[in-house]
Amino acid sequence: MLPDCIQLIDNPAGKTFVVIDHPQVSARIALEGAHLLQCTPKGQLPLLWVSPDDPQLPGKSLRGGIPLCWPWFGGDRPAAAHGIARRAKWVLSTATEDSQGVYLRFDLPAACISEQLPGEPWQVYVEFRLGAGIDGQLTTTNVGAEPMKLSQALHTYLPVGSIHQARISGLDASCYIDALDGWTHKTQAGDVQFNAELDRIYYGNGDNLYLHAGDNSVVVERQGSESVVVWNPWVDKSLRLSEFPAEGYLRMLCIEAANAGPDARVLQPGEQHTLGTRIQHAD
Ligand SMILES: O=P(O)(O)OC[C@H]1O[C@@H](O)[C@H](O)[C@@H](O)[C@@H]1O
Repeated sequence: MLPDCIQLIDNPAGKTFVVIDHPQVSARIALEGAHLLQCTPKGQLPLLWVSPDDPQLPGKSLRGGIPLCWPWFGGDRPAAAHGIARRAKWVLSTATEDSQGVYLRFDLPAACISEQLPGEPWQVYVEFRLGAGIDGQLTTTNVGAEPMKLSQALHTYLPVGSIHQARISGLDASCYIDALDGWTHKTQAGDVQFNAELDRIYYGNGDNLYLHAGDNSVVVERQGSESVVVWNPWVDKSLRLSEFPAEGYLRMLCIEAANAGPDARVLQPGEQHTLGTRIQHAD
């Protein structure tokens, strides 16, 4: 039985969404991918960017919100980029509310994992606490008998008024891998600013990050994460991306709490790891 503020709604194409209308927050999550698409604390601006080109079709990866990249990030394996989780059908297993907001837990069924990842006995669930901010935690357990490698990201799309004025602080002097320059390792000097395509894995840094973007400024906290992906497709890649408007790059950027690059983890039998992010408007 769901709390009154939470409804399950099917769109005409047969895709199911969890729709939340709570006194503290409104939000929408697709069951496919346990994909948080929208989250707006009441009386504030949206915390997440979502593409207006979203076709909302089953099997189509939605562009925006927080896609879950699991159990590998990017091209860490030759199969589908960013793993299997974002297109898989998750199950809403818990949904509660209190005066501060809502709590939801989604589980990826064991049958889906064994079918799509044969020989990889993972258990995984994601929890969202939504209210004045977003608190998302992706928890993975190795339930097998052998060590298994895990790379992952909470691929968070954040809105900005203008990419030209946006900057990220908290990464000064951090090392990063530049995916656009032969995966070379470099060191950040000062804030991250955007004036061309940018695709980087920062590592060795678990600090809070600040997106300075006028009214869209947010604080991004991380848990269990010593790496963060920062991404903006800029002009040319915007034209090639699925479900992305040509000028979308002007209004978004991604700050992705991750276990990527050198921060990929090896989970021993029985070991559990939680990757978390908390996002809230900056004062
Ligand atoms: O198009 P996708 O699979 O959603 O990926 C989007 C982007 O995701 C980012 O995390 C990667 O660093 C980029 O390289 C990638 O282009």
